[in-house]
Amino acid sequence: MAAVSGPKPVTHVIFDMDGLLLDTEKFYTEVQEIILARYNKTFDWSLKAKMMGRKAIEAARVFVEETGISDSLSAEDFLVEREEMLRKLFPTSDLMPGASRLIKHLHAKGIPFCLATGSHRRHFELKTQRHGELFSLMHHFVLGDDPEVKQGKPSPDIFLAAAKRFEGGPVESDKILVFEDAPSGVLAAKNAGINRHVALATSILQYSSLCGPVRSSVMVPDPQLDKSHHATADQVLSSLLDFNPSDWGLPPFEDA
Ligand SMILES: O=P(O)(O)OC[C@H](O)CO
Ligand SMILES: [Mg+2]
Repeated sequence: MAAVSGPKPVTHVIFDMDGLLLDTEKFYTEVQEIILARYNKTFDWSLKAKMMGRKAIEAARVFVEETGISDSLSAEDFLVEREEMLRKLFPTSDLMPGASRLIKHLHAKGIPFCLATGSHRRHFELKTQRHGELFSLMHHFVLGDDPEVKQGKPSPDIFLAAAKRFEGGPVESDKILVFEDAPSGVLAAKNAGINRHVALATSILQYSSLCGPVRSSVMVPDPQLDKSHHATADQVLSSLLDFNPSDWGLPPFEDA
């Protein structure tokens, strides 16, 4: 029988931002519903699933093409149109449940963590302006308009850059845990090698590693997202409040 070696404990964490730490996905939904209504079309979660997590221009192309309005509205004009509405909404961004508790816990325990968001800098600043103290605990940020992020999620670029910029990086893939809410983000983690494949075979847990830099992802999806998107993630939670650090070899919560 092949030797079974357990996974290494997680030592570093990468957080997504929109829809994971911040309750901002609802703003995109609201604005896109308004724009589509002008064309007598409705915005649904199958389209949402294809857009979320991506860089702005990449999501915009999906939006105008999938809805069949690209002859009337270009991706670039769509971005201009939604910008004014988003700019008013982003400064009101709230934290998702459990985000503050988890970030403060990892910081208190000396676990290095960073942010990897498809949001570009201007939006990042608007969204985080009420949460500066919490976000200042991140070791570093990789934003959607970072020069190293040639392509947005599901390309692995953003997670490869994030893994590289930790102290003493690049950190090995099998020591990194990624938190995501979006199908494109979970796929990006997988494409970066961050997926820890867990298979139940002959009543033992076997872990097979992929080559590449990172291997584990925890997905905290919106309940409206189709469950077929859950399959790529290593763990799916309803809320960050349900996260158990011990599952990943991380120090337990003091209040657990
Ligand atoms: O989910 P994030 O943080 O990568 O952000 C991506 C877009 O800005 C919103 O879907
Ligand atoms: Mg997200």
